[in-house]
Amino acid sequence: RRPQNKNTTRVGGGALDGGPESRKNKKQPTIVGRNTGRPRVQKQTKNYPQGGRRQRRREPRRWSESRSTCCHRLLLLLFIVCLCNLSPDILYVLWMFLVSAAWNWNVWLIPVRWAFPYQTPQNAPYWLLADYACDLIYILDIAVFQPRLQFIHYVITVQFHNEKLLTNTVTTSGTMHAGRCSLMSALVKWKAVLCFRVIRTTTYLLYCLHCNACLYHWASSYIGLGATQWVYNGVGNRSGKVTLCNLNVDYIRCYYFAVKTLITIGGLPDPTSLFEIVFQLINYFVGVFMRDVVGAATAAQTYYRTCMDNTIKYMTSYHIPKDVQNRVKTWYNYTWQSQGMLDEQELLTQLPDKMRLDIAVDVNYSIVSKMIFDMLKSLRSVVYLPGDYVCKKGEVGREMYIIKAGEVQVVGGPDERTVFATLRAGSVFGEISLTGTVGGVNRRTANVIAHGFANLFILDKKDLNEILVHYPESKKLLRKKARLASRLSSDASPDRTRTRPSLPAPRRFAQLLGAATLQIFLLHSCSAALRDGMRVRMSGMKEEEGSDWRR
Ligand SMILES: Nc1ncnc2c1ncn2[C@@H]1O[C@@H]2COP(=O)(O)O[C@H]2[C@H]1O
Repeated sequence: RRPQNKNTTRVGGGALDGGPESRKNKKQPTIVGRNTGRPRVQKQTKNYPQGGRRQRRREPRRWSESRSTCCHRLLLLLFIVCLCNLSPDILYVLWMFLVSAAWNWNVWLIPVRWAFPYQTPQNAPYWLLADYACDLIYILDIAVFQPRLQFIHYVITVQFHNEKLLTNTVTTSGTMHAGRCSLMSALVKWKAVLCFRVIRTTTYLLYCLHCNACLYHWASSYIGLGATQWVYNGVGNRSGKVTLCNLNVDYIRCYYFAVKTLITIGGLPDPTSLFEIVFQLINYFVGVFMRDVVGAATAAQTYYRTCMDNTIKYMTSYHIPKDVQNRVKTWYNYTWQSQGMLDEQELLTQLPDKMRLDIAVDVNYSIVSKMIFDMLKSLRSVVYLPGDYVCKKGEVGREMYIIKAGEVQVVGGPDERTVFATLRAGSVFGEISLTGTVGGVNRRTANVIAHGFANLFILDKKDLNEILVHYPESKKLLRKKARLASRLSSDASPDRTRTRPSLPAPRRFAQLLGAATLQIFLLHSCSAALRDGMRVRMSGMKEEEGSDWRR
């Protein structure tokens, strides 16, 4: 019997003799290669169905494959373990890195693919794969991370603007003080911020040039590569082959043109057609806009940053303690955020008095009355940081204060920590020493400390006297209040407190002042405005007692 297929044969010693062995073999026939007519002994087919020789050849490859798979799995496992061990902050930073990579991928490569023939039907799947991966990252970010981020933003904002938290941190415990420092140092990493700013600005510029290069190539292709003197001549594609190298040559040449156009270096071929002229005009406008208009629009911010950077450089070179540095940075931040400028004085000095007065009235209308608008010009605005001493007990008083925003605490007593009163927006203080009622010397009767960020108006003694000339009634009230306060302050001195502990000085003070305070308040809270604009001062907390700390 011939086998049905000449390329195959039934094998097995007694396949043809019809014996029991053949029956057994028939049940499990094995088909192997070409029939050579010779009986072939299939030694290993039972154990190794694919043939012994093949098995021997494949074995080492499989082993190496399995080894590399193992390595990959181990690496993956290691990666996952590392990720799990990372803090959420680092994970979030890594994720942001991924998101920004995806974002950059689209932002940089979409114009290029649109203008240059980088994407071909052959490599399109790879581009699309990368695009879909980026889209997936976006979707994940929008759906999972951003909602969480909003919550984090909220928490940070609340923390940052919670002045009470900062105040307590400054004034109460050392632990919290350390907390404040870490908060500040975490928020303000100036060197990193500086690097970031430089990188960001450079990237903006590079990106504008990149887009311009793409547009130029597109315009050249639209007109026809090498068709006129102005368009790109298509050097990279002269060979006719669209290779990565040729495309890069195209791109770099177009980029060179873009740089020359946008930065208006000159030496460009003259546009001939209307299309070329319009294109070139737009290029020039954008270049001028980038250089001059954006520069002018951000001048104030640049000025603020320059001031802050110079101050930080100065403090670093003189090895100013970190604590003080952080305070200065906080002041810069807060002043910039709350006012949008560092020095309002510069803004207002050019204006005539009448206009300054009008502005002052409008700006501070909520806390002033129309009674004495002529006094408004006499006031200066000052910001104090949490814990700053506005005035110290025993100093010579040269000015009084009206609280524009925030709070201050009048502190004194035997331990100099007893809070006599907390004064809020619209309150007046520091007027006692101006009247010279304490032993004939104009000395401060108590310490006054900023409780949180406090924005105060300052009225000089000279200006106050000038104002009071026109308001004799108010002058009398002021003197009366000063006498009472000075008497109470001496009541609250350590000696008196010991002999007369039953006298609650602050309460008596409040009761006795009564109506007088109201009128004084009316007088002074009406004088809220800017004479010299904003002049913001810093006062050191740690300056020695008795020194002229305001200087
Ligand atoms: N017990 C008090 N309650 C409220 N304010 C006070 C009290 N003692 C002093 N002051 C104010 O704190 C100021 C400290 O400086 P002066 O002494 O110039 O004026 C003082 C008052 O305006």
